[in-house]
Parts: sequence; C-alpha cells; structure tokens
Amino acid sequence: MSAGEIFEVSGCFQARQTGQPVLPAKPEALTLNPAETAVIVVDLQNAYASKNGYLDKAGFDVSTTAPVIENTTKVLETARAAGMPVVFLQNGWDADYKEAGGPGSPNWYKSNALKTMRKQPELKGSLLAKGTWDYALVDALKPQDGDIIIPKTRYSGFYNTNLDSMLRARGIRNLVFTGIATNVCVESTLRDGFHLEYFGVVLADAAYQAGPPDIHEASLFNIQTFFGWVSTTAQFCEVFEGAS
Ligand SMILES: C/C(=C/NC(N)=O)C(=O)O
Repeated sequence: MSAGEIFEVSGCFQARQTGQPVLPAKPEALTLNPAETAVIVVDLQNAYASKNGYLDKAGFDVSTTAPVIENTTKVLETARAAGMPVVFLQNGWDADYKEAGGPGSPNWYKSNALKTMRKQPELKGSLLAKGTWDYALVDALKPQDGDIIIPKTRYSGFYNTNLDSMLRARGIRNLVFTGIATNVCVESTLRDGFHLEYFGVVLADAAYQAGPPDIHEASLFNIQTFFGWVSTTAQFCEVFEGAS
C-alpha cells in the first residue's frame, strides 16, 4: 500500500486519494485502512516476557521486556477504539510435548525450551506446556471480548493454524506486529504473511529480541528491507487515535 500523495489533517497524515490514515514507517509511509488492518500480538506469554519464564531459564536476557508490554497495551487500546481486530498468538504444546515433535522434527533440536528441559529434566512439563503459568499470556494483556486467540506450535503464526482464514474472513490485508521475539516468531510470522500477500508492519519499540540487542536491529533491517515496514508505538497511536 504505497502512500501516494499525502496531506496533513490535525497533525496526522492522510492519503489524498483515499483519505485513509498514513502511518509513518521505514522505508516509506504506508496508507492503512483501519477496516483492513489487524494487530497481531506475538507470544506475550510469561515464557517470553517474564522473569523465571522459559527464555529467562534458557539464559536469554528478559530484564527489559516491560516497555514491550506497556507499548502493546497502548497499541491495543488505540486499535480496539479504531475497530481493528486484535489477535493474540500463543506458542506452546500439550503437556506431553507430542505437538513439539520428537527426534524426527527439527524443532526437537532447535527449540531452546526443549533443549533446556532435556538439560534440566526437573523443568519438564513446566516450559511452554498448555495450562501452565509459563504458557499463559502476561497478566497485563488479558484478551477482551472479541479478541482472537490463536494457539500455535511453531514459530510462525501461519503454520498449521487458522490465522489466515480468520484474517481473510474479516477482509484484513495489513498486519501490525508487536511482541517477542522480533527475530524469531515476529519475523517468522511477518515473513509468512508477506508470502500470503499481507502488508506487515512491526512496531519496533513494542517488540523485543531473543538474543543480544543487535539481533533486534538486524531483524528490523531485514523486515524493512525485504519483507515489510517498521514503525513505532507513538506513530501508530497518533495516526489511529479516533480513526474508527
Ligand atoms: C526462541 C523462541 C522464540 N519464540 C518466539 N515467540 O519468538 C522459542 O520459542 O524458542
């Protein structure tokens, strides 16, 4: 969705031809019709955002995830007021880890949750298992009536889920991403969305990486250069406040 000619109304930008809001973004501004736009909250579960959750136990730094939750809260408030669907992705498996795949699955070798539990068998059943604290969405972001929750068992929210049909049924073309981790499930879902013809925008300050901070920047570079666009919480809220 290229912006075309843009003009300013009460401090916000609109596309001259469509009158739709224009979101400042890298590498260029995007015209986003709120009726065709959904917010995708990626895996904001205790496993990824909380101390003593899976990422923390696996040795990743989660000490600065609070702004991701605060910024996502602001984004959801604005999105709901503008009538945009809100989708929560929730990553994990059954309590016996059958859905995680055994040695016949690359996930068995690459999932740091599974590897951590093999190293520390006392953790088995506690990391990313449905019904546990680790699997639960963080308390601050309890879904509201009308929100959509999509459980998933691999990094991409599109893989083996009904995400695509839920979005298509609502006429959604544009996906605004927040969540953890920028370089894993956010990027995987945005990439798969790209291949399904969705326009993906990640809000950089509402996403957080698994790994050193440079990885977040590398992922944003990848997204804005090859797969989508990068914007911020403030820009999203400014453009869509009152845009219902
Ligand atoms: C490392 C990791 C990331 N997940 C995500 N939600 O991005 C994992 O699930 O192991």
